[in-house]
Amino acid sequence: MTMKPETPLLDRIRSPQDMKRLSDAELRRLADELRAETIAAVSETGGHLGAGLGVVELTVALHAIFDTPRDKLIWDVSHQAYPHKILTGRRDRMKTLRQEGGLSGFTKRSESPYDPFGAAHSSTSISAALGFAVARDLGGTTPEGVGDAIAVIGDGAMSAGMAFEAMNNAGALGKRLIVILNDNEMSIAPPVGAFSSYLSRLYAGAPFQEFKAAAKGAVSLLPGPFQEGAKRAKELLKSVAVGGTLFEELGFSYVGPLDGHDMEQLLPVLRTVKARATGPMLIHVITKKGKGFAPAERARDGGHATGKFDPATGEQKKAASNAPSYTNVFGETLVKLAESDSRICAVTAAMPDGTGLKLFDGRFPSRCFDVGIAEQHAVTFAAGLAAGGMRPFCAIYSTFLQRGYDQVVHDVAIQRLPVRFAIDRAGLVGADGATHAGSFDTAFLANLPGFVVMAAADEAELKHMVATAAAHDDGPIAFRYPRGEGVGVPLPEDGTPLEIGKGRMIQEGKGVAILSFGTRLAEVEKACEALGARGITPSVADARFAKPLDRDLILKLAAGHDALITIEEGAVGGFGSHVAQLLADEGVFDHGLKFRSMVLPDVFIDQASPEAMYRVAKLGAEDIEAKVLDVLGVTRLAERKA
Ligand SMILES: Cc1ncc(C[n+]2csc(CCOP(=O)(O)OP(=O)(O)O)c2C)c(N)n1
Ligand SMILES: CC(=O)[C@@H](O)[C@H](O)COP(=O)(O)O
Ligand SMILES: [Mg+2]
Repeated sequence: MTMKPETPLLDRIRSPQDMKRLSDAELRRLADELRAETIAAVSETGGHLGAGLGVVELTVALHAIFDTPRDKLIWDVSHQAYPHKILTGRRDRMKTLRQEGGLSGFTKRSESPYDPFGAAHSSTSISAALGFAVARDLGGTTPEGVGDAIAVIGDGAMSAGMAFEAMNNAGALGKRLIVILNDNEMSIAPPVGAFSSYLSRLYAGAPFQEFKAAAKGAVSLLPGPFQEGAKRAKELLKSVAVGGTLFEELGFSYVGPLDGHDMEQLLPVLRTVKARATGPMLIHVITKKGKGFAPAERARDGGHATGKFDPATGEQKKAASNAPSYTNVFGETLVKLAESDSRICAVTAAMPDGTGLKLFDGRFPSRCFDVGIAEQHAVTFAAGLAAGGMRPFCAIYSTFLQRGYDQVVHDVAIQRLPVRFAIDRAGLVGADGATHAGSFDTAFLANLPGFVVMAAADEAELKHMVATAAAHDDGPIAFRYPRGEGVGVPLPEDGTPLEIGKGRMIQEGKGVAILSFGTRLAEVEKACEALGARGITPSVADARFAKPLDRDLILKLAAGHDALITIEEGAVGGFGSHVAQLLADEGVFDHGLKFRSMVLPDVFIDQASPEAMYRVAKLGAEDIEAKVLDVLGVTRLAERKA
């Protein structure tokens, strides 16, 4: 007799409401199916895998017990929210994840009522959850109502200042608020810092077995978990807590540590918390990043992020690369410079791999500092290093540097301290979308007095800029470069320091001049080839510096051409705006110069392939060609003739 295969439980879940009818055993089975579904989905799209696999059981338990979307479930960073998306009505769209027009790789308010708060930068969840809790108590509401506020935050994210600011506030306000600390003892890289060690000690001090027994006791003691008296429930939770934790000192009730993959612990504890919690409560859950997928569990980063892969083997389907990545060129150049300069040191905020500083750390561990997810501290720490006579390189993605902006202004720029900012992921980044686009750094740095701001046009230029920054002791200096591979130009053995504030001519032409800042230069060159076929030969220059501007070069281009076009991969207010200001100040416009500035459009561009994003931004070769034709009046002439 053949057994009829069981219908997958997941097929019955259209929304978390459908989970309310499942038994605990069925919820366990659902978690297994959800894990398999997550792996299958990400194998086809790529994306953040490891963190989601680590919270599969937690996701099921939270949705089974809490009343989302009335209860506000807020995932910190939200790179772990893929299982949550599958359970909240988006299962059939998982194949569109991180693609143009598809699901975001993060939670997004406009995507679903189950995403009450968008994220992608870390450590915001407790603040946002506290905001919901206070709004609820003040009578605020949303279309779904406002019930509990639950923040799920990782151990890496919890170490950031903002998380502590929120706990400080929450502990004092005393509102009912649930924080789940998802401790997988991993950030993207292995976790760092004294707080991380503290969490490990908490975990070591209270083995799961004790908790398991207590949690089981909770189930058998309570016919329905909601029958328990408030005092009794509180005692239960207290009795299994380690006691005297930092969290308790901050005014939170602490429960844990729990095995976050064991539904027998998660379900009764969450039920009791849901039924009885009064003030702020922290539930410490231990999980494993990449849980249940051996290749992810084995990986150094717990399978944090991946391209498409073979779900059977975990083997990644990678495109062949032609040129070194900008990140590697930066890392290798810095190592080389540091070999002959013992004052060079490096700071990363939890991104040693992403910024290329892993290489530096391998070679000079005593001069490399991973400060954890703490961009504000990273910047001021680098300022202190500079004040103390070192030559610090603070390597931060453009988007994350936003978090340290006051420190850039107040601690670095005003004191004219020679911190070198290596700004990776400058410009559009593709699948991570708007939250990770490096759009604003030129605008927010080039307006600071005394700052030098450079953008590399290609990987060889980047080498020169790293050398320029190393040699520049006169004040702060930044160089920006994009995500991904260089353009394949030959690389010099060593970088040569550039003259500060001097650009370079690429091609002499006539009629129109194109002044490029950064890697759009390659597209400018393509556009010029197409324009050449029409008999139009623009002059082309690489500005290299947004600050200080190469006045001589710009004024010469303005004087020698009918039109000047600037182009950059950044928002308005950056390089082009500074050029426009110079031209206006010098009265150049009074003499009839036509001026156009090509910048990122005034919208947040959602996830898509980089090529598609450039199409939206109108910063590709065809757009440059069209701009030239337009400014020269060729397009309008053709339109009139037609
Ligand atoms: C402000 C900020 N800095 C850096 C990052 C990059 N980043 C994304 S996830 C992550 C690690 C987070 O670790 P943890 O909170 O423990 O979550 P896990 O991935 O381990 O589940 C980092 C550093 C970010 N998203 N936001
Ligand atoms: C979630 C997060 O912030 C990081 O994982 C980010 O997605 C990394 O981006 P890169 O892939 O460009 O390093
Ligand atoms: Mg972690």
